[in-house]
Amino acid sequence: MDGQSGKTMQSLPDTLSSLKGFNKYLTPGWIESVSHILKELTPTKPHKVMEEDTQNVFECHDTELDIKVAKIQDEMVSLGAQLKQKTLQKRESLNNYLDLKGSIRVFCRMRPFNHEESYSSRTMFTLDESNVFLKVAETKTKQYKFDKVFDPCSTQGDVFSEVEPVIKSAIDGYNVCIFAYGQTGSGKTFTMEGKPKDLGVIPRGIQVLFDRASESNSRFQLTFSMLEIYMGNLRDLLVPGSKTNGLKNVPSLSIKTDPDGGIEIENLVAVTVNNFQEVKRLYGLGTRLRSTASTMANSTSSRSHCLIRISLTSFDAPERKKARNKIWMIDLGGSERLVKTKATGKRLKEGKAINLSLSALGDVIDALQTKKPHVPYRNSKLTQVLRDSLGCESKTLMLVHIRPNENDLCETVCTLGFATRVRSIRLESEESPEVKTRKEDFLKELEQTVSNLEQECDNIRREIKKLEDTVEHLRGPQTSASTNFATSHPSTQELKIDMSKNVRSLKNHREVPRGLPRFMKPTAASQHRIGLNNNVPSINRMKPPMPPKRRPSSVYAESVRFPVNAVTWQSECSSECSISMTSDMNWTPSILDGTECSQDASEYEIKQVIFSEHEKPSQGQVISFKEWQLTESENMQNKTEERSIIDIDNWIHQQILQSAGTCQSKRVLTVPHVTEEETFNIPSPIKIEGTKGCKQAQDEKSELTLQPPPLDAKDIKRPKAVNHFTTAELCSPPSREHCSTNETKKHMNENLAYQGRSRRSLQENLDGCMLKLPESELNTYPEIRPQEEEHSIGNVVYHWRMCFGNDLFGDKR
Ligand SMILES: Nc1ncnc2c1ncn2[C@@H]1O[C@H](COP(=O)(O)OP(=O)(O)OP(=O)(O)O)[C@@H](O)[C@H]1O
Repeated sequence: MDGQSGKTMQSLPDTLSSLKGFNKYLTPGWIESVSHILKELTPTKPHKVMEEDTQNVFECHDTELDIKVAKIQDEMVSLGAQLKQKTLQKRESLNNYLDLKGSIRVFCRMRPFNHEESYSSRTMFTLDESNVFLKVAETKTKQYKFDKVFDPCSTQGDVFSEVEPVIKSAIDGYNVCIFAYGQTGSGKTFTMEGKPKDLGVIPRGIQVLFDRASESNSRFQLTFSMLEIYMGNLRDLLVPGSKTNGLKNVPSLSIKTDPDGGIEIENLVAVTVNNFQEVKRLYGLGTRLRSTASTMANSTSSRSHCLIRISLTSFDAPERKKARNKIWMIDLGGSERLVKTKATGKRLKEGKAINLSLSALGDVIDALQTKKPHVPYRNSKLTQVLRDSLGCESKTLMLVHIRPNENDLCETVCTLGFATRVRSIRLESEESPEVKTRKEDFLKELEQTVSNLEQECDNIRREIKKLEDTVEHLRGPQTSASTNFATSHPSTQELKIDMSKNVRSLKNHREVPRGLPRFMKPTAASQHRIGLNNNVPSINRMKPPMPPKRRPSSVYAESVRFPVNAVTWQSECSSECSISMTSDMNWTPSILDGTECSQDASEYEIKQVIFSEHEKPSQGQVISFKEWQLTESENMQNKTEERSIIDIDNWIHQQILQSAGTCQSKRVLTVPHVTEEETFNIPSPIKIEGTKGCKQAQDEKSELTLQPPPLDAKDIKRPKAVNHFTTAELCSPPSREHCSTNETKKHMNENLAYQGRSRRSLQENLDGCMLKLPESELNTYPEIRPQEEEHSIGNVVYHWRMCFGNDLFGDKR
């Protein structure tokens, strides 16, 4: 070593010391590499001295840095507390605002004249902000009042701005229900779905939910489900086979009530969604399976009620009303006078079914509005499904649609009459002008408060983010990550993984999901103060003690079937004949109208959830808030365990599996990520965890690990310009040899609770689970005419079909 390097070496410790002043910019990694260089070079000072110097720098660095970081973290905790408080205030203000406006609100929208109408038609209506006036005679008008009226010139944006507060309250943990009601062709689908360049309430609302969830400091899991109520039956629109007889054993959807009055639809597919694009694809799939037909009134008339459900779950947002809630967005079937539509055969039956259920809906809302002691929920499937989302503590919005022309006067009057009934209790004529003005002022005040609080929350979030960045800057990326102060919302992907991990870890290790928002966890300083062991990662320190897990829920469903006389039933209930038919009914051609028609209407099924005595809360029991929180958290875990979170690459595989096994539990699935151009890779094994009440569990060989067939990837190249799932995705056949029993054996005992279900071998079911679109449907949609391929596994031939579809929420690709 020459003199120069010796000099350098001599000055290095000094340099290190001089850097003390800059230690906030030094990362431990940097210091480590410097000390490593020092060790490598021949020291002019003894090693020990140099190490001491380096150590000093480290110590100084650590101490000062820790103090600084601790300060920032304290600040973040206090900001976190402020944010929580503001969020609570905002929730309350928004809720007061909505309550004052009415928890059941009715808007009216009149669509513009269409091309056919515009030349010959004239209207008899005049509108203002909240009234529709009908001219009944030269000097006489009839007035219909609404919470808001949208004239034919109003835009989708205008409508959505009024709907948005209700959607926001879903983020606050309220159940929400938004309906589009009106005569066929009056613009319900236009309002709810919209057009590619003019999106409606559903896409806009879903976007808002994602935005709000990501802005929030809590973690959310959103799942998407889509079903239709067709002629009094529930059909899962995300399960292609439920409409056709291609899949004979599609599990039936049945309505269950939990002890809190919550409604769950057993077997309804719920797909975990991470972003708007995923919802769009699922919506596309569901819409294609929806029952529509050409009628005299509308060439693409909806022949059923279409229900979209977004379920929201957040385990770490105690300020929310409920940890798990849902928002329904419903495009109701067209209310129509059957005389006018001149419907016959099947169309007539469809029309009757729609009218009956709409009338039942009117009865329910009327009973809720007038606070009648009995609310006739049971009179239709529609009201049974929506039982926990209508009325108390939930927000309901009905968008009533009317056509502008004189020819539709009768229907319009019926629609307006229905709306008036729905809105009955709040007829503003009862309010004096003074009260009205005061109310309006208060509403404005509340609106301003909500907007200010939203602004304040945003500012706090930004401040927390800034502080978080500072910590990261001070400590370097690795260390700051371990501080666990990520206040920005984790990607939903992360959440999804996290939540499914939670479920699994709950199963395996009985851990509590994180009960506190991350920024509420103790800072390094507060950890010192309360004497927590520094060696324990902070993430584990704040976990509350895990209460002993309850043994597997003793909830079971009893299924009772008995024949009913349809006539008696109808006469007993003023509304829709609520006959439940299982979805594995056969859709056979009807002689009358030559189209598909359900059979077996003579069976009436009651499903009731029965809870063992020890699970019922004892009357008048008083528990502390802390205990309540623990119990709530425990309940949620148990409920989560009952859900089956399924980790799959191609969730549609699940449909085949489910159809084969007739799983009797709720299904939460994930959407596969498939990009436009990419080759459709052979999916990885499907793993199903804890499907409660699975029939497979009763079968001897039923391990629910599926693998795709040993096909060549080139065989299943994804066609271009596909926006929906291709049928290839839908039809990936499972390989029989991979089905065994390990996973589901655990649930055998639970299955015993299910009564009256026949056993069927998985093998037999797999043989029958060919997934095909019916020919009739393919003829209706020539553009989705599939390319068919055949692959055989053993004796079974699987059909693969690829088809092309349009983008539902917009841009055709
Ligand atoms: N506000 C509007 N602005 C422009 N066009 C509209 C509007 N509302 C409806 N339309 C058009 O009117 C036609 C019928 O509307 P839509 O299909 O939404 O009716 P609908 O009530 O859903 O009917 P159905 O009950 O039979 O399904 C569509 O072509 C739609 O684009």
